[in-house]
Amino acid sequence: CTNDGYPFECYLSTMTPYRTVSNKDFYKIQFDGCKAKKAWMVVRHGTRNPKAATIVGMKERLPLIKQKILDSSSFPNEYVKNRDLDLFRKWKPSVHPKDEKKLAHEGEEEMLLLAERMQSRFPAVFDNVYTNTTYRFKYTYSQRTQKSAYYFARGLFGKATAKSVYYPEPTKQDPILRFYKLCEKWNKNIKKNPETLLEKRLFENGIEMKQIVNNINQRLGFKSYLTTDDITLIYHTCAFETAWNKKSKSPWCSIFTVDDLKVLEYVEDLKMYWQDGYGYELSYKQACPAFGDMINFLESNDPHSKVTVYFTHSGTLLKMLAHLGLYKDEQPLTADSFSKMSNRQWKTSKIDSFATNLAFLLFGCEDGDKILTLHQERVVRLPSCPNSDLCSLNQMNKYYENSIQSCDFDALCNTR
Ligand SMILES: O=C(O)[C@@H](COP(=O)(O)O)OP(=O)(O)O
Repeated sequence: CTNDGYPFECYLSTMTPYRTVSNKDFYKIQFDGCKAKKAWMVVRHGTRNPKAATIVGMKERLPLIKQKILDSSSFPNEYVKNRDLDLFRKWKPSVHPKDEKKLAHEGEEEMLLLAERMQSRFPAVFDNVYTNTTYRFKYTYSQRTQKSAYYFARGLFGKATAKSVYYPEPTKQDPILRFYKLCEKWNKNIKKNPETLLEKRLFENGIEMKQIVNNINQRLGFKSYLTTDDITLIYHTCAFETAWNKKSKSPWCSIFTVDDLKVLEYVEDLKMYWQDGYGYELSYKQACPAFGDMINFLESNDPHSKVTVYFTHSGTLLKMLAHLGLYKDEQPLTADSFSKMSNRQWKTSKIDSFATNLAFLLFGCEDGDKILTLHQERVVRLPSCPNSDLCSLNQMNKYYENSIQSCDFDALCNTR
């Protein structure tokens, strides 16, 4: 995380703005004896608005809490300072439920800058002249991914051309971009099964959460006015407002210490781990159609098509990361392992921020074709090639043989 001066930005889980994890370098990435030929990318949409229920909480509950804070005689103190009180006085909810999940202005910028940096790193692949044979873009059936695609294209080709880029009609159920919506078994046994979130619930009702709820109430001089749900709502508001505004601080963040945020971040990490990550094998095994699409695209001999970019959601990115074997901790994430897991790899603030992206670059090298993998624009080494940045197609095919050769989505996902 790149903001030491404002550490709140680094613990916002899946609501983390991309600027805290992106790689701002945009030097050309080159390897001796190799030429970049193609790219396949999957991108989570940029910073968005919250879901309607959170917006309603912001509109109905937060004004009451705000008034209670302003009426309290405990402030200013070490946490809520005079400038925070000023911000509270001016604060009012800024989004309407009808705008739920829409792409925010920050999200537009995230896409634009991401595209610009990818183009400067790989100018021979990300051409600044658009043709619908070179580029293949696709987004899911949602405003946030559609707009994300547009701003990404704008970053590559400029405003005028971006308007005429071709996109296929999005489908409500897309077998590659959002494969899990079609996976009956995952929906039934994992997504809709209350047991999936057992560890999350245990942690939410556990000692660490109780302690932060007590501490925050005490810090605010409230006895026990704020409930766990209130704290979660305030955390989400702090996160979204931080993501939306890089220049101004959300007053809601001021009630937290960094240690409180680490606990709240863990709640979200537990949810994503058990729902979309390593918690259950099916969650990540079912990503083989998307993985296969990447291999097919990079292996295909079509001399024209160079770039595929898919604009999609957190659920796809996390399942893909786990499918590859990245960010796998030795121990599973559980309610009672919070303190043991402080250095865990599965940290959604880092691996699943807004605009999270995974890119596979094909390099033609003197000794064969190789793949470079970038996550959040940084080189990552896949388990297929732990000792080198470039991984030969042969090694990839060997290591991920099961996924590539035996991807039977229907057999994996059928409940009958
Ligand atoms: O749509 C959302 O609320 C979540 C979950 O979507 P699914 O995993 O259900 O697709 O993803 P986000 O769009 O924030 O990346």
